[in-house]
Amino acid sequence: MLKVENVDKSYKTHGFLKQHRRKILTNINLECQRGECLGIIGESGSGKSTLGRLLIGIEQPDCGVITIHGKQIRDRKQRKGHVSVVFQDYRSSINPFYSVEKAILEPLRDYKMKEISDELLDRLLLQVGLSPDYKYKYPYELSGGEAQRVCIARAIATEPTFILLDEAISSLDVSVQLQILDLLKTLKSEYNMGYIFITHDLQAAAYICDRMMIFKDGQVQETIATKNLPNVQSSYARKLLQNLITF
Ligand SMILES: Nc1ncnc2c1ncn2[C@@H]1O[C@H](COP(=O)(O)OP(=O)(O)OP(=O)(O)O)[C@@H](O)[C@H]1O
Repeated sequence: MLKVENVDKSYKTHGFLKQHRRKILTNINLECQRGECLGIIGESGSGKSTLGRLLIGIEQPDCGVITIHGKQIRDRKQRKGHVSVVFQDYRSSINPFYSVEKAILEPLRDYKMKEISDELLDRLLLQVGLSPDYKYKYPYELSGGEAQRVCIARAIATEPTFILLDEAISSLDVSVQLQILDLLKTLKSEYNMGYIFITHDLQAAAYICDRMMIFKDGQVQETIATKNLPNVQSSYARKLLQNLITF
């Protein structure tokens, strides 16, 4: 289980005469189980990606604790192999000088896996809907949807227990978005992974998430099961809902 308890985060800002700290996240609490997709929904600047960076341990909270299976996520050894991430910007996520093969196998380089076989690579490619021939391609030869599939293959290569998906479909066109959402759903059940799905797109969240955390100004307004979405209580969540068109 991924667990966040009483987390605050602020950043330094440089004022005219002195430094201040600007609070970005206030008293965040959440839990996500394996096999579950938890959406973090909120408008631009509300702190979603900041929370995402804390969840994968690349930044630390000012206070509070983030654990995975009871172990502190800030400890690299504890999170290694457990948490992967797929970002919005699939193009800059892949080193342009890396072949698809090298990009997908990159997270496995720490593992003593001389035995990383062509078979594993081909399986990963097939699982994300790409033919094994793609391993010889370079990022500039891929469409946006194909590049994001490569990023997803890289994310699942270590068989993580959780994947952070930070606006992972936002740069794709609508039909490709739906294909990627369906792919993510399939992989989630195959690998029994948990997803944290960060988005400002309530429609996409309603399609893939089991629960949603509605986020505003760095604070949780409400957490609700997707099936109960019509019963949201907070006025902000109600406003968001007015824009929802069911798939
Ligand atoms: N490293 C940083 N130093 C200072 N301020 C930061 C830093 N990272 C983020 N911020 C500020 O924190 C606020 C929240 O940013 P964040 O990217 O987390 O929001 P978001 O909800 O993910 O927005 P978007 O949907 O546009 O990506 C913004 O005002 C941003 O300028």
